[in-house]
Amino acid sequence: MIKNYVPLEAKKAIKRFGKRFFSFLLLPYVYIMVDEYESGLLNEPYESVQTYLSPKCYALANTLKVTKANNSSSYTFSMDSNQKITDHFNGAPLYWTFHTAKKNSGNRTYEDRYFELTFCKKHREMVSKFYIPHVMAEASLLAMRNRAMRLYTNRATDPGGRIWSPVLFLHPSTFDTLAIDSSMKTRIKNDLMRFVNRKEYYKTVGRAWKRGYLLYGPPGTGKTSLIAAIANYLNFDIYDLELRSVMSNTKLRKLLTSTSSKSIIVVEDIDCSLNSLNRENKAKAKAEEEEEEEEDEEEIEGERGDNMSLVSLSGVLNFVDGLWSSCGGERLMIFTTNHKERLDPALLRPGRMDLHIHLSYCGFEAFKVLAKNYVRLEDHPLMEKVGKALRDVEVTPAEVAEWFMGCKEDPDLAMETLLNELLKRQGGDTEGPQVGVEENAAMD
Ligand SMILES: Nc1ncnc2c1ncn2[C@@H]1O[C@H](COP(=O)(O)OP(=O)(O)OP(=O)(O)O)[C@@H](O)[C@H]1O
Repeated sequence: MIKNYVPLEAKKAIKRFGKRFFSFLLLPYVYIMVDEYESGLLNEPYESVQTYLSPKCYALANTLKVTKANNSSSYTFSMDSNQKITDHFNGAPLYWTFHTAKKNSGNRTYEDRYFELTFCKKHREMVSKFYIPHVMAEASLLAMRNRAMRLYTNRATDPGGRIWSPVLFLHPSTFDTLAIDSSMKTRIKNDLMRFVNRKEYYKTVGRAWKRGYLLYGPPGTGKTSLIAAIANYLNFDIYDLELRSVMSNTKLRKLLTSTSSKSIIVVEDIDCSLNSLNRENKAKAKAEEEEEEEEDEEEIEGERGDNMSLVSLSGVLNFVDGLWSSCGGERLMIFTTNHKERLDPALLRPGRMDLHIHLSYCGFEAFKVLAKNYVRLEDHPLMEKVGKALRDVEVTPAEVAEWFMGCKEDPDLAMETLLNELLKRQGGDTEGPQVGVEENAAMD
């Protein structure tokens, strides 16, 4: 009867359903959840899975979301909620589903996002030994190819309850546009390359794969521009750590341990942050600390109730180094200050700040880089006079850049304006321009 009356397509569908139903009963499945956040910290495997699935989503999913970072050459596709795609590896089907769920924390509602991987029990070993490492390796290759860098900050309260708020990082500064001495550029670039290529070395000596830079010098000499140039050179994300918004050691530890590998953690104007922190209302800090202690069981004795201070910053960094050394990713920590002499030796020691980079007033070489970038000038009859004046006058690259911006359509006028400004200032402080890189004898 069935053969005679049921159409061929329906028969096929029934057969398919029957096969699936029985295989479901006889071959139980394993489910792996990959959450976006784990105890408030960004879960790195989530990002890797998202990257890995992006090209597959485009080919396989029915409903897609598309995003494109301005500095990325490619589009990123992601599945909509409850969509499922099937991946194949070593002949085994692996099912990925994307889920979202609304959750409440206190009086805040946020969206919980996670991927679910489903596979047949018999592939359990193959998945853990080969498939997961394959996903991670593919994801890091894809990420390197299409990477849109991000700038994270802890300044504003994140609507999603995240401790770091991300935005796209689009700073145009590069080592080519930086107006600093060329020998200094080479020295920094070499140091960075040596650092990123030394994974095995850091592992062998049992230290966190981390390097610390201190950038110091007057305002407007390029400290922020250098950080952006380093991020663009290494293709690293930036975590802009605003210490004034961190009211307890527990919070600071959480922030630092939730940074991802291949990142730069920046603490700008460290002397100002720490001074004003020490003046903060202690009661406020203590109240927040107590609130967090209820949530966070892993508090360390001896640090309770401390307001943030220079010493506790150093202590927290020591603690975090221990965790970083076991998780293996590379991190660069950059501190900036206009007053190096005000910093505590506990922060300046090697291992904490391995390279001290002095950015100072505009020298002739730096000036030529600015002239080339801002008014397309490689040579000019006034160049020599400007060079001479720069030896006697303290002027920051930021000021030179401003003067050039004021007359960028007319290079002759730009040079005249600049020379006039320099001559006006002559006769003041006559200390010449200096720049320098000082190795803090850490990992050599
Ligand atoms: N060395 C430099 N090379 C190229 N541009 C520079 C340099 N220094 C300053 N500038 C220009 O001046 C502006 C301000 O510089 P930047 O913010 O990097 O200085 P800073 O030393 O970080 O200052 P602050 O200490 O006030 O934060 C930048 O937008 C950049 O255009």
